[in-house]
Amino acid sequence: MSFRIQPTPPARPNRCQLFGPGSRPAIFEKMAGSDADVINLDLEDSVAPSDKDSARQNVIEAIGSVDWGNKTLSVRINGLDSPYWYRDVVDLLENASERLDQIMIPKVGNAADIYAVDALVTSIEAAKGRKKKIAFEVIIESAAGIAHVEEIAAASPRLEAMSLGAADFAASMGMQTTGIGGTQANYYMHHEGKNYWSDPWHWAQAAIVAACRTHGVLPVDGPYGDFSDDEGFRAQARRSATLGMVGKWAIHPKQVALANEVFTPSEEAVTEAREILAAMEEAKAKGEGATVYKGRLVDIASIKQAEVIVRQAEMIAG
Ligand SMILES: CC(=O)SCCNC(=O)CCNC(=O)[C@H](O)C(C)(C)COP(=O)(O)OP(=O)(O)OC[C@H]1O[C@@H](n2cnc3c(N)ncnc32)[C@H](O)[C@@H]1OP(=O)(O)O
Ligand SMILES: O=CC(=O)O
Ligand SMILES: [Mg+2]
Repeated sequence: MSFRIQPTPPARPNRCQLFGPGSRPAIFEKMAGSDADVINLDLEDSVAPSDKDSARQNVIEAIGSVDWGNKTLSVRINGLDSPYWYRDVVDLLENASERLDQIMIPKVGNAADIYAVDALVTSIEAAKGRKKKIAFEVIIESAAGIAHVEEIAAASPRLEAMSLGAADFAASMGMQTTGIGGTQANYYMHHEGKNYWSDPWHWAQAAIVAACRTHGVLPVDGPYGDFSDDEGFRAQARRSATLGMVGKWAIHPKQVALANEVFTPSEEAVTEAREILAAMEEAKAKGEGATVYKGRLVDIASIKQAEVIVRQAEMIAG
């Protein structure tokens, strides 16, 4: 137990983060017109090295010229191990309009990585008199990132969200797969003639959720590469939602509706949560801390569980 109150993460919908390469400006309007809560314009791994400069210019222009509605608008900069990231930060902060909400920092390995970007951003914001303080989101996608996940979650008050990047994570961990997220055929137990598949992402996801919840950061599941496999996406997203993640990336527009479906609490779940709260109110009036709802125990912890679902639904409804 701790006497410290667990901080609440930013109260914004983050069910789906739609990615698109900064080198493909023709899709920016389509991204803005989508139902994603968050837009990630990418300067990193979906942009070829020869296009880095032009992608940066496309993104800076589109931040000001496209109507992004009330979406959270984020740009994924290049990693700190690249020769591009400082120019991404300088040009974005000096030239992008105040519509820019957030910078996504990929491949973070420790808290000092965030400190470095924070120092640069803070200096440019002051020099340019920017009014809106830029938020950060990070991707945990390396062995170092997951090993230092808690110090990363605590690294800056700018930090609002943290994603698991399954592709780079798998590569960094030396995992034998080229699949991006989801079920891995070789990750199974064998018992009495049958195979039982398990979830190779579970440990990393749970570690991310714990670090995020400790420090008031939104935990998010990253990409699911096979965009022709809707059921595979749903299964991955449902596992993430069950573990406490608030949303998932879409690397193709058809994944947006799937993510919104999974990360919007169903009417049934919200009704049940409200009924539990009502049952606990009745119990409290009788001086009881525990009662029975639909044949099962509910107690004071159940109030907190039910409130998670009701809060999510109310925030999404606006
Ligand atoms: C491991 C990681 O780092 S993941 C994050 C980085 N990766 C990315 O950002 C990749 C994002 N996704 C994409 O670039 C593309 O969706 C691709 C390359 C996967 C597929 O692109 P396409 O071959 O054009 O897909 P497809 O033909 O199915 O597109 C269907 C429609 O959606 C549009 N579209 C494609 N991708 C996107 C997108 N990300 N956002 C919005 N619209 C899109 C297309 O322009 C097309 O529109 P139209 O019907 O008006 O012509
Ligand atoms: O950046 C995302 C990933 O999966 O790698
Ligand atoms: Mg990556």
